[in-house]
Amino acid sequence: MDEALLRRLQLCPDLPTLPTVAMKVVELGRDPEAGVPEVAEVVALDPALAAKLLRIANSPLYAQRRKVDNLRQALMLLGLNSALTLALSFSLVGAFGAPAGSGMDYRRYWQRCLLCGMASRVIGRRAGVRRYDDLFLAGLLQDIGMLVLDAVASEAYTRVIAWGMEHELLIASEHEEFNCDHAEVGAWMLEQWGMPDSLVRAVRLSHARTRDDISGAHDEVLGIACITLAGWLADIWLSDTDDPGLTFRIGELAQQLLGFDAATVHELIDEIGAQTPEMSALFEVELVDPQRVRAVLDHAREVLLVRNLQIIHEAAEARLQAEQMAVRARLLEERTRRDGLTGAFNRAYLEETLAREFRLAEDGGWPLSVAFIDLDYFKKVNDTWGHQAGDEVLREVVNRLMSQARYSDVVARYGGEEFVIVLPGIRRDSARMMLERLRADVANRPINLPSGEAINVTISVGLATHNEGAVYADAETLVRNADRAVYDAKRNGRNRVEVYADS
Ligand SMILES: Nc1nc2c(ncn2[C@@H]2O[C@H](COP(=O)(O)OP(=O)(O)OP(=O)(O)O)[C@@H](O)[C@H]2O)c(=O)[nH]1
Repeated sequence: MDEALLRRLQLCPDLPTLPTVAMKVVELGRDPEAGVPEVAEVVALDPALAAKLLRIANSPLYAQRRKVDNLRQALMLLGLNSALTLALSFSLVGAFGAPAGSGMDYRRYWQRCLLCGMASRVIGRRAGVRRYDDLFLAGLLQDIGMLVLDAVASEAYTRVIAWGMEHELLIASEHEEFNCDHAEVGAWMLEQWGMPDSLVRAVRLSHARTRDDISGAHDEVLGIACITLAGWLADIWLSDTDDPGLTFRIGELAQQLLGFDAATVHELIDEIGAQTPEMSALFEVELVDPQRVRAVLDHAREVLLVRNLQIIHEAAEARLQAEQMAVRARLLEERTRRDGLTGAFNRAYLEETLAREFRLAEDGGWPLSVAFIDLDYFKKVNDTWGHQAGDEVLREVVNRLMSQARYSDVVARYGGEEFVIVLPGIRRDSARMMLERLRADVANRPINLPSGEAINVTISVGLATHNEGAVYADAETLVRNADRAVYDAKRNGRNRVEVYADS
């Protein structure tokens, strides 16, 4: 803590002091020998306190099956530790009045403290904290530093509060004014009061934002995470208007600190809302306007559950759209490579592929076969059956070429009724066999036209292979030689495969 502030605190005559009963309760808490009779004796000094303990032991919050009608039974049923915690809480709430010149709203302050205490206990039980009842006091006292700062420097603290009671803002302006925040000051005050170390630590760390900010044993870390979240939840109940930003932030923090999902946070808010009337009566502090309970719950449901689903839905939509756009982009790119009529690759893509495969074959020293395919007497098909029938024949021939080719082979339309197949890494003999199969497939199966007629067509095929016997200068020469072999096929009677004969 800042040295100057510490000195000021040490010298301040007006620091909040513990009420007598509270001091005795703290002492009892430290005494391992203290049992029910000793605690009952202290509590009995304050009849109002005794009545409250009896009432709480019979309240649904501590759900007992039996009716409890004397203080000793109440202490036993609550458990000594919880009873001490509650006794302390009862004697503290409202015990410190506003100093002269204070600008702080003390009623609101205690409302928030009580809500924090309740929320800490509710969250702690849900999170599986073993002694979750103890969290009530830690939650209740987490902002005690605000009272201390207000007592020691009312004027400055009034300036701080003028910025607003919204907690994040408050912490930031405290740092500006005092070089520390009320969590540190509160922890110091609790130390002076002789409160247990665990409580001091919980208050000191109550402004943690993630689990990593909190160190300690598992149960302690869990407890502090609950108290931290409780502070935020208390604000939901106190703000006059529904702030979706705050509710959303709570959802995020609950996830980060305790791994709670939106539905769990909503249930917690519901549970806190249900407990407020009982707590208001016990502590004689009106916590929340009953009408507001419904409104807060409805708002939380909308933000945490409905909007959460909406966001998940929107994210899924966005992902789907991105995927669809990527698919569309791929399709468009593919389309720029394809021939519109037949679906074979177009001439531009063929040139590109030939140049690339020729280079790769050069580098790798493997064969590159190229087949040139020309439909026989195609003019006659057009003349006899019409241009549309001719188109259909071209499409069907390409289908057959593609179904015979392998995935790595490129079937392209060279122009008109001429096609080229690039066969990377395929030796001449294998290429010839494959082309022979292809030729037979076209020749042996008539092509059915949509009109119902069937046409017999044949193809003439020329093959040239680079890096096998012959080595060609470039891809153009390779294609030209395959084309020359087609001439041979035509000359030799069509419906044939001819291999370019090297001189
Ligand atoms: N239906 C249709 N016909 C086309 C297309 N492109 C070119 N052709 C026709 O294909 C025919 C090619 O005829 P030719 O070059 O004389 O050769 P052929 O009749 O196949 O005779 P050979 O090659 O000697 O067996 C022409 O009639 C062109 O009009 C096209 O996209 N669709």
